[in-house]
Amino acid sequence: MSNRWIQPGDNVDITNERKKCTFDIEKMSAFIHGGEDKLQRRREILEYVKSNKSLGDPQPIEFMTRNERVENASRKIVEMTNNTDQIDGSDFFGEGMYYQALTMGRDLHAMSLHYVMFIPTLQGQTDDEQLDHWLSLAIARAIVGTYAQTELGHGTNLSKLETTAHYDPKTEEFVLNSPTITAAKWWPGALGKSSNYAVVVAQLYTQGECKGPHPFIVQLREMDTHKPLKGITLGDIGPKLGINGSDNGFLLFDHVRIPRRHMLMRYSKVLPDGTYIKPQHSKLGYGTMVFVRSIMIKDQASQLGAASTIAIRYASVRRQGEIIPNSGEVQILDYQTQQYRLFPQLARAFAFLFAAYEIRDLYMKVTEQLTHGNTELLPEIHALSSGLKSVVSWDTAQGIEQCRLACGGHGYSQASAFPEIYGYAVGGCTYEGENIVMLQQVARFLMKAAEEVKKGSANLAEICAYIGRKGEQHSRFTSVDSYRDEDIVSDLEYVARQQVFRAYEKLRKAQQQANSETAWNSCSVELCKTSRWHVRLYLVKNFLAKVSTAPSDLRAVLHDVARLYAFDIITSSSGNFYENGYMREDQMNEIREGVYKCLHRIRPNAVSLVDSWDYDDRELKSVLGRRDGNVYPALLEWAKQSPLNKTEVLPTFDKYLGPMMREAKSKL
Ligand SMILES: CCCCCCCCCCCCCCCCCC(=O)SCCNC(=O)CCNC(=O)[C@H](O)C(C)(C)COP(=O)(O)OP(=O)(O)OC[C@H]1O[C@@H](n2cnc3c(N)ncnc32)[C@H](O)[C@@H]1OP(=O)(O)O
Ligand SMILES: Cc1cc2nc3c(=O)[nH]c(=O)nc-3n(C[C@H](O)[C@H](O)[C@H](O)COP(=O)(O)OP(=O)(O)OC[C@H]3O[C@@H](n4cnc5c(N)ncnc54)[C@H](O)[C@@H]3O)c2cc1C
Repeated sequence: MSNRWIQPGDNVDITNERKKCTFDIEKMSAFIHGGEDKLQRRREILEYVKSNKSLGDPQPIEFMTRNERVENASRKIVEMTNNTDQIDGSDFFGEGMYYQALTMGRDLHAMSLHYVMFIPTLQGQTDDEQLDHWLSLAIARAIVGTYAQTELGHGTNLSKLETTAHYDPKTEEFVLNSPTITAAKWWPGALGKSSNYAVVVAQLYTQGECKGPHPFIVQLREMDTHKPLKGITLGDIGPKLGINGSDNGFLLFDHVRIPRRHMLMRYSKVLPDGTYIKPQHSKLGYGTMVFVRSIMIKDQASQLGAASTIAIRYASVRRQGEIIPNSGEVQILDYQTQQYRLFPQLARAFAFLFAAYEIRDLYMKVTEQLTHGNTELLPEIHALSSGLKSVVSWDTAQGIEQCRLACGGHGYSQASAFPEIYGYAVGGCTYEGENIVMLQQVARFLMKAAEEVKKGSANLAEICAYIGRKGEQHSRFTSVDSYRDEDIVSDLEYVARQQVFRAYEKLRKAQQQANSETAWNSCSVELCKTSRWHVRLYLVKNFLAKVSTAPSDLRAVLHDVARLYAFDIITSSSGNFYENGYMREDQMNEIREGVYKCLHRIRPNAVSLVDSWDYDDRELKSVLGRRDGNVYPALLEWAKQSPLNKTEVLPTFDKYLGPMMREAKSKL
């Protein structure tokens, strides 16, 4: 089988790995990316990005100052969006995200919020007339916008946002105001220096009543000078753990007037006389958050896939220590502990990517239904996107860190790309809803389902149908080789169901002794566990189902990866499976053996599996993970670019260390 990943001059060890591959990598790449046509488009986009020198970085961004990073990112995003004819603009999830990843890397920039939240909010929250006016301006890039919701004092609890929008029927205007310091908008991406417009979420007051948080479109800066408009104070919030090419910002309003029609009125409206028309569903205004939570799953999967690629490729070229004395140093990938550390991360990346496709499809279905005024699927997508977002971003962050540690000292260097990947991805645990908070949103959905089951209703959404099933009292398999996919699912369903009812009963008891909010708080750890099991079950089920749709010659290797994902979950929570004697110790031991078998079977294909994700060096931006495996000379080259090496002797030497040593020597 030909292998496009092998080229002359490559490291011998990585080449040998590639020669061992037992499946067709191109076919696997096509399966991973949704078909041969999609793969072909990726290659064309890559070719274009490589050919356009202006889309590149003049030096590794790790060596740039923050100001240089912001400037470099702004330059590239303008060039990138000058050339959007290179991609199919309607395929944001596929071509859009890939084009941006290749060009912008893991550094958000002046227009990330414009594309990820500002435009989607205009599309989702404006009425037809508003859409006509604003969308064309935003798409043409005549205005650049962000999404300003979070405040210094509140991000999670939206009902307590403090920015106010008082309607004045005399002038048919809203007056935006930040009555306190804690009302300052804080965090919005690209707000500090780049955006001149924002969707601002503020408490709407009309006819003397507060109607809760609503979105408004607000001009922040003068069009020509880019100076803040009167009554507006804004700026950058300073450096962060990651995404330092983005100017996340703060914003305060001092009685700023905007026209009535700057309230986004697709769902809620304020009439000229101040009459308020409420939306069909109270949370329709939260739609953009659902959109971002949905696309985040793919983004997170890509970050974990990249981390796994870097660590697995590096482990194939790094030789250290001997397994059999005097028989030569081995590739560190041969250590079982290394495989145990890395392969589950790759398995997770697959599970998350396949879930991302499902959530994309569900999101499109919900959007379609909403255009006909049907809100039926809203609770389901809210629960699924919130749950996936929480579990996936957490596991991704932990997984990236494992990959970094598995690369030893070189993993600590920014040359590895791990600090960038981690800094970027871990933000996902917080933005778009802090994970623990979002898990509790899922739990509300699950507790309602449990209540339905208790009431004897069989009318549960497919995603939580397992809660109503009776299920087996004991796990049935005898050996791991006879452990079928349906047994795995049924065992996970048992544990998830047990947890649902454990939390439900605890909550019911607590509610008899306290008000419902206090009762909820006293059960919230169990409720979060419930949500996690629900999501893990979904991920495993979806992964196994997806594998069964793979071309037959790819199924065996993918099945090993999917089983590793499931076995890893089961063995790391064995206690849950022993409860009520559901699983026996010998069965758990079989699954443990199953983990080792999967590691052993994946080992020869490990490098080819990560190659199948089709990351180009341009996207990975990692010296350790480079395709050719020639890590050591590349590390030396990378280090030479450090600004500290521009001169042989630093001026500070003559200021501090030099005089110190000279003085010390003169005294000897
Ligand atoms: C150039 C191309 C670029 C390409 C890039 C590609 C890469 C992309 C990667 C991503 C980059 C991202 C950049 C960063 C962006 C970050 C932006 C932000 O953080 S922005 C800031 C993000 N900020 C946050 O995420 C804030 C998080 N906080 C919240 O969302 C809310 O406050 C809350 C949900 C916690 C409670 O809300 P509250 O109003 O107090 O609610 P109550 O307690 O009164 O009632 C709960 C009831 O409501 C229901 N329900 C709730 N939501 C929804 C929904 N969406 N729908 C439906 N239902 C919903 C819920 O089920 C429950 O129902 P029930 O049980 O009663 O029947
Ligand atoms: C990188 C990044 C980019 C961002 N971009 C934007 C943006 O573009 N626009 C924007 O508007 N915002 C943005 N944000 C803000 C982000 O959406 C909020 O930080 C997030 O929603 C969490 O809110 P918080 O900061 O108020 O956290 P808090 O709610 O204060 O969380 C602190 C702790 O309190 C806990 N907690 C809070 N409430 C509860 C509860 N009810 N039950 C149990 N525990 C609770 C949390 O679990 C957490 O452990 C961004 C944030 C980051 C980190």
